[in-house]
Amino acid sequence: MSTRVSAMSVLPPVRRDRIIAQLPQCYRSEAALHTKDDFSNKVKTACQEQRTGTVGRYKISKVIIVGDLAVGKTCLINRFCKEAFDKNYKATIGVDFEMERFEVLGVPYSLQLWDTAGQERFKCIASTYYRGAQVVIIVFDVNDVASLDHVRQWLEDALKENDPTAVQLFLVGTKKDLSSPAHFAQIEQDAIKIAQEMRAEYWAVSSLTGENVREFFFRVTSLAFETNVLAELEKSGSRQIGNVIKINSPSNNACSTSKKKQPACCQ
Ligand SMILES: Nc1nc2c(ncn2[C@@H]2O[C@H](COP(=O)(O)OP(=O)(O)OP(=O)(O)O)[C@@H](O)[C@H]2O)c(=O)[nH]1
Repeated sequence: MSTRVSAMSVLPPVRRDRIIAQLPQCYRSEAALHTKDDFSNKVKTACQEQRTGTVGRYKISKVIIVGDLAVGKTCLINRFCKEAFDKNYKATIGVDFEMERFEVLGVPYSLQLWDTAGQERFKCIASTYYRGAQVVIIVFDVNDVASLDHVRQWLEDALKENDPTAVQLFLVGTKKDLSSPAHFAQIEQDAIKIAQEMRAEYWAVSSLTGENVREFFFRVTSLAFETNVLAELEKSGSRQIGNVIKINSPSNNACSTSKKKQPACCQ
């Protein structure tokens, strides 16, 4: 019997509260990446039939979280990953990251969540880690209008290092617990407009109370997963089509149906 133990087999099972069986719904339908009720049938069938390619084996999606200093990026990650909240501000120096393992429709799937520094003096270190992101989360503080004004700049910086057509964008307002209903309604209206322009999905959360935090990350995970599985299906589909063309092309097919010069075996 082989004594080799693969890296996958020594991983503990995915936590029960990281299992996603249904597509989590968006927060506001006016600014959502899509408003479908469930994962697409294509994706569900591929998962059932274990045809998800690299997704489920070694696929890890990179997620970067950017935004002004002290808007609450670290607290957002810590609330989700560690179920913790620290009221004392400690600036992120450069970057930090957390790995989160999920199971989506029975398929293992991981996110690498990169917490980046918002402070100007650490920004150039942080931006070197932007490359290769599948998801960009731009964070602003719902009580700080200037932080919402700056989200376009954060988007521009993040997209310099990534393919804009391949990135999924989220715009997240934090510290909902500190906002009065009237102020919140106004800033949310502005944020939704910006999210629509940026083609981002908009969410508002509180890391202090935990409101919407888990729902938000489950949505990010599910949409990133769905995109990856669809990409894998497309890849395997075009490989199959490529093979069919190769097999059927006259030069490769001794029994071509072409009327011209049929070999004896086909006559
Ligand atoms: N009331 C409340 N305070 C929050 C919330 N999120 C973050 N804070 C506070 O806001 C401050 C900044 O939070 P951080 O998460 O460190 O901010 P950051 O965006 O990571 O900051 P940088 O690392 O400098 O970019 C801290 O004092 C937090 O306790 C929230 O949802 N509600």
